[in-house]
Amino acid sequence: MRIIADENMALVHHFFGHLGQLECVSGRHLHPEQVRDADILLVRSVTTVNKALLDQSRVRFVGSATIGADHLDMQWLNEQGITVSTAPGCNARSVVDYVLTALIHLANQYQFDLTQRVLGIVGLGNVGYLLAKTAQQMGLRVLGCDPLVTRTDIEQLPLNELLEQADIVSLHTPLTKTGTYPTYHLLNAQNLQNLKKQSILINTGRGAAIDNRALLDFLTHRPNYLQAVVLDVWEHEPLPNADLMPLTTIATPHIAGYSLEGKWQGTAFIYQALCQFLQREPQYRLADFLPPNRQLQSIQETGQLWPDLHQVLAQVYPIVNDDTALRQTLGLIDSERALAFDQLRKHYWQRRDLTAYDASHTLYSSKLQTMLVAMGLKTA
Ligand SMILES: NC(=O)c1ccc[n+]([C@@H]2O[C@H](COP(=O)([O-])OP(=O)(O)OC[C@H]3O[C@@H](n4cnc5c(N)ncnc54)[C@H](O)[C@@H]3O)[C@@H](O)[C@H]2O)c1
Ligand SMILES: O=C(O)[C@H](O)[C@H](O)COP(=O)(O)O
Repeated sequence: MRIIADENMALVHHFFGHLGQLECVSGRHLHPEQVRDADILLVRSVTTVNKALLDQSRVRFVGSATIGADHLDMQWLNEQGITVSTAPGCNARSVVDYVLTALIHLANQYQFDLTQRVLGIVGLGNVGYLLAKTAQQMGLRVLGCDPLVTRTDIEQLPLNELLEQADIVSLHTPLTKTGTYPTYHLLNAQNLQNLKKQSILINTGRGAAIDNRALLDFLTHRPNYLQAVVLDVWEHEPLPNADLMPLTTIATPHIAGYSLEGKWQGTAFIYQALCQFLQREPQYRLADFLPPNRQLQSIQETGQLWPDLHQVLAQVYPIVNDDTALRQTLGLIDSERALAFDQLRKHYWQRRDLTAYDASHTLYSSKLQTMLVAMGLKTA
């Protein structure tokens, strides 16, 4: 059995090596000839899997170690009887850590009390709902917008009302171009105007959920209207708009879900699905590979919650380093800049989920401890 896998899939040899002849390739540049004699295809979000790629191949199982599925032509794959598995929720915790770390970074930078801000979440699925519950536990008021699900414990509003009322708008929808509620350019030249003055806009869903050109125009013509813009995902990756990036406050190369747990769970998820498809007993579980939890260190507390929390989180995820690395690519010519975007993703550092940290032996004030527990940290 021949298995073709994206070379950037974490632990791919560990999990899949025993199932067949495994060949790792560049997912971004995968050609039909490379998959012609393959039985199994394992991808990440950068490979478009459709008729053009698989028409001549004998692939009968496609696994994508991702939450998002907009790179898979599900209708065509279903029509061909090809089994498809994605990894729902695999890196939801990682994305929530990213959003909260970004917000705590901004609360420290602009000296505001995050718990006094209203968080508006667009898309209440695995990521959005986990973010909502975590933020509520931290003391924020949460509004949600999701025409496809009802969450009884979250106040849900139509999109325009949410944009008008929320101090922070965070996008967590899939990218869809069809259906009753398409998300392509969900935020656009018309409704960006509805965002509240001095609000914060965050996108960790898919780049094209925001019309990036419209956002660029909006930020250019109303320079101080928003307090901050945080973009992890961009239209036309791997080449983000070079004029838009300088107008953002935090800019990262689509790595919100790139914690070690997020990536490894994605692989483990499709390994289980493939074993089931092949009717083989799985030989490995994620727990066989996960490194031990880490211990958080004490800090010199100032007594001010947000600067103190920011100090603690700097041990887990110094988000500003990811931002700096991406901004450094701005001087490059386009072809090199696109390569650099992918290289930053390929060689991403080993970030752990906050839930992999233990503070049971660390002396923090109870205010700080309460916030960290709400964010999933282990304590005694
Ligand atoms: N930046 C990253 O690294 C990263 C990591 C993980 C996921 N993602 C992206 O985030 C998306 C969301 O992840 P998830 O696990 O929560 O997915 P999910 O499928 O569990 O939830 C998506 C939610 O969006 C809702 N939705 C769909 N159309 C909508 C619309 N027009 N308006 C409002 N809500 C709408 C759905 O009803 C669903 O509840 C993924 O599809 C993926 O594209 C990005
Ligand atoms: O959809 C997802 O799970 C995320 O966007 C994921 O982190 C994308 O990473 P990639 O597959 O591009 O490596």
